[in-house]
Amino acid sequence: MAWMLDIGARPGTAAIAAALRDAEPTLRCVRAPDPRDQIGVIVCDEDATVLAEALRAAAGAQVIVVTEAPGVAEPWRLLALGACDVAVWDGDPRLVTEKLRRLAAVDRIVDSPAVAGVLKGRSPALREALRDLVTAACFGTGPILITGETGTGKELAARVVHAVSPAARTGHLVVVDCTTIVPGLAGSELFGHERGAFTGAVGVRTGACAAADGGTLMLDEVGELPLELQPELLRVVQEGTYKRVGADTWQRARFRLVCATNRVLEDEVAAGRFRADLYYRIAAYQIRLPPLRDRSADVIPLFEEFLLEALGGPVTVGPAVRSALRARSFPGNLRDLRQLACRVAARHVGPGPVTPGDLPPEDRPPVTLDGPPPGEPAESAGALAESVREHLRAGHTLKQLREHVADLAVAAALEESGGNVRAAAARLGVTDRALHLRRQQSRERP
Ligand SMILES: Nc1ncnc2c1ncn2[C@@H]1O[C@H](COP(=O)(O)OP(=O)(O)OP(=O)(O)O)[C@@H](O)[C@H]1O
Repeated sequence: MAWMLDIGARPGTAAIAAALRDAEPTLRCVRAPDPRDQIGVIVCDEDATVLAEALRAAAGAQVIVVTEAPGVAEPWRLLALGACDVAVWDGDPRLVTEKLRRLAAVDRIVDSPAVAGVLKGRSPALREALRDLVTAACFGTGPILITGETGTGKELAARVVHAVSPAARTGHLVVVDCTTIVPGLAGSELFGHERGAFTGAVGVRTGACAAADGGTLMLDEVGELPLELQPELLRVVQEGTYKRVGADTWQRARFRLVCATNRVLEDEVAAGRFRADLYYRIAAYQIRLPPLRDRSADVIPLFEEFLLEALGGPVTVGPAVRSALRARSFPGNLRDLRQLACRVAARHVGPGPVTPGDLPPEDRPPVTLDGPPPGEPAESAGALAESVREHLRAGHTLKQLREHVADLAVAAALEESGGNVRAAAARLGVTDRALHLRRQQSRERP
């Protein structure tokens, strides 16, 4: 199920490791984090430096740190270094084994066709979001708010929530796009209406709440929900009751509410366009889907996946096209990538790989024909090479050089973005968290 690393120097940690092994025989004792398993336990005593090193080596895995000494390190710092939880040993192995079982259960669902077959991609940033989504869907009951830029898969995520939650067994998923709600008829769309409630209401209509009873109601672009409807939505979410337009009697409906928006709802609340009480009610769990620029590992595999869908068979992508795709920005995120794959599929012929000419002209990387031809070192490249030589003469190792260059790149990106960490991280092609960690490590370096 998971690996276990004992990095303690005292008998106490060996006793903890033995107790955990007895309680959970599938735990594999290892000398270094095992990349075959995404879940691990590190048992440690008070050497915070060794622990930080072990966490770094386990990067990407979900690691529970178990310690005898409560003051071994600031738990928040350990979480920032990559640990997923920190537990102070109290003699009961269930403290850890129950957590491990939960982590494994969530990962199994994340890897199941209901999730991995719908929201595709293996990048760490997406996986982290999917773990949060699955945890909220399967182990929580409150409304879920899915945020993220356009085209990041929010509607697909709502479908995933319904598919993996108990609501899939008791009802349907009903999707209402709040941008298409006609202001005067908004109540009717959600709550239905009585015959004669307004001009044109020739019969009784049951709305989305009734259709979603027992299942899941998704309000897409919830930031667009007319203000006058918000109190009624709040009531049905809180109390499970609503009135059809033109009716005197209350109806009952119970459903899981999933809302999606690419707006910053806190700003909408501050601007008076969204009720604060409704916001807090619908955002019991908030999941942010990462933009494609934070999921660089997904670009090529998903492009190939979309090509396969468009062409009906697998096709590889040549190296020049791969690097062009990696360098390209996708402001419309996955939607952009899918559309690009469709454009390429229309031009591609034959059994060979996708070639540069398969990219439509407007999708090709910009080229200047005036500068030095590729391969000929430009003046700045020459200066860089000389600087590297100087460092080598000074006895610096490759690791030190890499760190130095990375520090310079981080400083330059932060300067260019006016100190905006998110923009700098996007510029460097890393996550906000990775940038934060790198800055922290850089400060800690002697
Ligand atoms: N992880 C993914 N795997 C496969 N396809 C994806 C993924 N994420 C998004 N897509 C595709 O991208 C397109 C947009 O997805 P979706 O409508 O769910 O995004 P959205 O965030 O709701 O967009 P918007 O905010 O514009 O409504 C769809 O074609 C969808 O199939």
